[in-house]
Amino acid sequence: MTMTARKSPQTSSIDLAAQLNTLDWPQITAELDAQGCAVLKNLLTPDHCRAIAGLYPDDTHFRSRIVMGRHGFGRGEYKYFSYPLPDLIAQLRPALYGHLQAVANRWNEAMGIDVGYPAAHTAFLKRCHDAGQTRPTPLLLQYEAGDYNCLHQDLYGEHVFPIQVAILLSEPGRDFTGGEFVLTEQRPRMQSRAEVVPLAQGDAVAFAVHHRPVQGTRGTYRVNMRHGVSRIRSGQRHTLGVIFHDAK
Ligand SMILES: O=C(O)CCC(=O)C(=O)O
Ligand SMILES: [Fe+2]
Repeated sequence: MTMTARKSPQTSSIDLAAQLNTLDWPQITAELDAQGCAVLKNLLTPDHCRAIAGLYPDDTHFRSRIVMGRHGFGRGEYKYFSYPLPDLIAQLRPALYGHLQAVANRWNEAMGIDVGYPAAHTAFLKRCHDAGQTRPTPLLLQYEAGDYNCLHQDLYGEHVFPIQVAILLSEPGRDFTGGEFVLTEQRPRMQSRAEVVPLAQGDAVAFAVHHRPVQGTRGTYRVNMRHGVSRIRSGQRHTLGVIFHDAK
């Protein structure tokens, strides 16, 4: 399996890395710690968003297509990219990982999970691949009016990076209505809490995949997170999902 990047859609790695560096990472980290999610404003330009969403019909980019209704996942569909990933996604994935890896290590320490994450995404992917998790997980989702994504967790094997990123490629109010990104947090022996994350086109949300630590009065406890999308009321909505572990 080759990991060389494909050349479309075109983007400069310097631009993307520079764009990531302009984000307020101390603020993003603080929000991840406090809420289990954080918005990364204007991660992609509208041109990048259109270019990525425009890949959906071209099956040469993908390893599989999932019709959500067939699996009880909701309504709508998505496709997993194949390796080599399109250039922009191949750059985005390790760059985001680099900014999130310290948070992931801190979370695991706080939860007493004896797993650390190496500084480089390639090193973490090698761990996944050595354990048989070799299939790429970045995905493109497509929803039409009436579609929705049930609350779920993107776990694909033993190796899990505890934070993932979803990027809204469509413009709310213009391309679609409804279709809000939703997170729920299940607390031990308590009722669940929901959070709706407002996103504009090109914004990303970083959020907990499965568990995250919460600081309580009597120490740290673990909460169980799920994410999904409320019903699309009209139009079409595309999302790019960036998951850092690969799949079995
Ligand atoms: O469409 C969305 O906003 C959610 C996508 C999703 O479930 C994911 O990226 O894992
Ligand atoms: Fe998901």
